[in-house]
Amino acid sequence: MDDKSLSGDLQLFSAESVAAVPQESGTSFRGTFDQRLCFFRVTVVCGRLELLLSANISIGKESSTNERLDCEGIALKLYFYRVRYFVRKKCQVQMAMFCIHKCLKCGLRNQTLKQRGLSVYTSVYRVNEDDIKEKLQQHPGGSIDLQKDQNGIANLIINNPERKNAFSGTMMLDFRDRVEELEHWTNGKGLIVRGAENTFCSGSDLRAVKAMSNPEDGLRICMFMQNTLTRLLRLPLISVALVQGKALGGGAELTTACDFRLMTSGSEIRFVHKHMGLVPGWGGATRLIKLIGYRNALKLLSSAQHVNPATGLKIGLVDEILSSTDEGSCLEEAENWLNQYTGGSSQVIRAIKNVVVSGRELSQEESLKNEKSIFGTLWGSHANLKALDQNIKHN
Ligand SMILES: CC[C@H](C(=O)O)C(=O)SCCNC(=O)CCNC(=O)[C@H](O)C(C)(C)COP(=O)(O)OP(=O)(O)OC[C@H]1O[C@@H](n2cnc3c(N)ncnc32)[C@H](O)[C@@H]1OP(=O)(O)O
Repeated sequence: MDDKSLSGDLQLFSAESVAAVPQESGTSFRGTFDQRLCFFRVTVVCGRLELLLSANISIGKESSTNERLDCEGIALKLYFYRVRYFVRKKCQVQMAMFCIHKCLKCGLRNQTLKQRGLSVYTSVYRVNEDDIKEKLQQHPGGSIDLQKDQNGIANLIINNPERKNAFSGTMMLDFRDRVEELEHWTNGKGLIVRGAENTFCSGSDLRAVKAMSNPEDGLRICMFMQNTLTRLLRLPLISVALVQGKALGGGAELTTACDFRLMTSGSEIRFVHKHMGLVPGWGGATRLIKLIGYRNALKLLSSAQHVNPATGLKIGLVDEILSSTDEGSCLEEAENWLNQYTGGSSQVIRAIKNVVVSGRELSQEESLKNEKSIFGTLWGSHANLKALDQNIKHN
C-alpha cells in the first residue's frame, strides 16, 4: 500500500472562522496521501462539521503549497506547510492550517451536506435550539427508538401507540438525538423509519400543540423540526418511510424527509394542515413540491385529501405498495425492498447518497465540485481497487 496516513491538529485562524465554527471542540484532520497520484484526500473535522477535501499537489522536492480548495460551496483555504516528499517514499506533513475564507452566513445553511449536528438555521437566524428544549421537556410521552443492525440497516421507530404515535415534546427531542446518533454511525447504509404497532404517525401531540399555541413557540418548534428533518434527509443512508396505518399532519411531513416511501394496503398519507388552520411547518411543503411537482403538491395541500397507496403511486409520492399488512411481514418486505439499493460497500453507498442529495440541493457548479470531492475519496479506495482486481464484466 503506497498511501501514507496523515493526521494532526489544524490551527484555526481569522475572526470570521472563529465566529462561524462551533467552538466546543478542536479542529483536526485525517487523511491519506497517495504517492502515485500525488493526491491528498483529507477530512477536516471541525467541531461538528466534517468536510471532505481532495487536492492534487505538485511535489518532487521539498515544497510549500497553498492550495485553494472550494469545498461544498464553502471557500476553504487549506495550507499544507512544508510538505516533504523524499525519494525513499516518505511523506511528512509537518503543519497544516486552514482558514474559512468567507463568512459562512448562508453557505453553511444551504451547502454543507456533511454537516454534523449543526442547525440549518444557526448561521442565518441564530436560533438556539435550547430555547425550546425546556418547553418540549414539559410534554413527555412515548419515545423514539433506534435499532442498528450489523448489516448497516437501522430502524427508527416512532413509539407512542396510545396516541397513534403522535410526537410529544420529549419525542421531538429524542428524535433529534437519534438522528444525531445516525450521523455518527459510520458503518450505516440504510434506514427504515416506521411507527410502532401498525400505524405510522398522527403528527404533533395535540395536547402539546394546545399548550404551546403562541406564535413564538410555534416558530421555534417549526425550526427545530425543520432542522431535524433536514438532517434526517441528508444522512448518508438510503432511507425509507414504511407507512402502515395513518401518516397525518407532521407524520405526512416526516414521510417526505425519507428518500423513499412504501405503503401497505389500507394505509394513508394525509396533509391535514389546512383543516388545522395551518400549512406544513416541518419542511413538508418544500419537500413535497420536489417529490410530486407544484401542481400535485398544491392539490394535496389545498384539499387535505387522503392519499391511498394507489394514488400515492400514481402521483409519484410512493415507490411501492407492499402486499403484506401485518407488522412483521411488512417490515421484512420493506427490508428486502431496501436491500436492492444497499448492497455493497458502505463507503460507496454513502458516497452515492451524498452526490445525489448535493445534486438536488446545491447549484450545478457547487454540486459538481462536491461530486469531484466525493469521487476523490473513492478513486483508488479499497472498494475501487478490489473491483479492478476482480476484472468484473457487467454483461
Ligand atoms: C397540522 C400540523 C401539525 C404540526 O405539528 O405541524 C400537526 O401535526 S397537528 C396533529 C395533526 N393530527 C391530528 O389532528 C390527528 C387527530 N386525530 C385523529 O384524527 C384520529 O385520532 C386518528 C385518525 C389519528 C386515529 O383515529 P382512531 O379512530 O383510529 O383512533 P382514536 O381517535 O381513538 O385515537 C386513539 C387515541 O390517540 C389520540 N390521538 C391521536 N392522534 C393524536 C394526536 N395527534 N395528538 C394527541 N392525541 C392523539 C386520540 O385522541 C385517542 O386518545 P383518547 O384519549 O382515546 O381520546
